[in-house]
Amino acid sequence: SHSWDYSTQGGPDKWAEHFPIANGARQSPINIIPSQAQFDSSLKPLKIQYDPSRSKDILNNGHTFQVTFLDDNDSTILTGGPITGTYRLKQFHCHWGGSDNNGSEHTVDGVKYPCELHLVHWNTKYANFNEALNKSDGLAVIGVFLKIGSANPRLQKVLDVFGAIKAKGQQTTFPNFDPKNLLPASLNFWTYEGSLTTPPLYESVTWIVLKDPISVSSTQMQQFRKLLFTSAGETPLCMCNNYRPPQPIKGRKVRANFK
Ligand SMILES: CN[C@@H]1CN(c2cccc(OC)c2)S(=O)(=O)c2sc(S(N)(=O)=O)cc21
Ligand SMILES: [Zn+2]
Repeated sequence: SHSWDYSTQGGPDKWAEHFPIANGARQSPINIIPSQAQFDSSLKPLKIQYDPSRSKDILNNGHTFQVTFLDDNDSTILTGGPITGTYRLKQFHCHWGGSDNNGSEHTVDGVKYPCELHLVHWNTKYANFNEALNKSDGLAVIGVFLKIGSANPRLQKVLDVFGAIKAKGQQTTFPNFDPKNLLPASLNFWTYEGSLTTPPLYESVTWIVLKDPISVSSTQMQQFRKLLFTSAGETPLCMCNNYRPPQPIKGRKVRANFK
């Protein structure tokens, strides 16, 4: 698959050259305008059941860090909310900025957060993650904003292993991590039909963006920015600004499960 990045030469404005769906009708992220979101009382509460023993490893894939989960049973699942059926957690990762003033992919009334966490789940009506990847109801991603405040001790568990995955392609085991500890107290959410925010930009994601952020300290954000886009031995490039900006809403409705 064609290599892409977040630079001027190969970044979001150029992705349409090799991934024409970049100009599609349900692209992500978007700017969320709370006053225009429709309260939908038929939305069920989100049901998140994660088994920490299913966390496997953490990888620097050259675009972000990714914590991958064993997904060969229904022990780590998402149900309820806007989705029907059962979706299994495959991986989580983040997007962040070069400073504390930018970094999130979704924005709220134009406000950018310094970081956004994505928990990627796939629909078990399909045989596996790769089958689900390009189906219109294939994926459900929970987006969580990170806001500058007190240091987040649960997040620190992830940051503490970044030394082992500084360069692209490096990975290390990451057992017994419960991503439920990375969620805010309230599971109030906005939801809309969108896409992967990275190539191949498949329009296969039901987005579930939590309204309340979790905290991260400025010092912790500096640790994210010590990761590298580049492989060991190459001229080091700081892994930051690995976010796609908001895309045209193109008539889509954003629903809320709260007033
Ligand atoms: C590089 N893209 C990320 C990794 N993925 C991936 C892995 C294998 C194959 C593939 O396409 C062929 C995609 S993914 O589907 O888990 C997701 S979801 C997602 S986001 N920002 O929309 O939540 C980014 C990525
Ligand atoms: Zn993402």
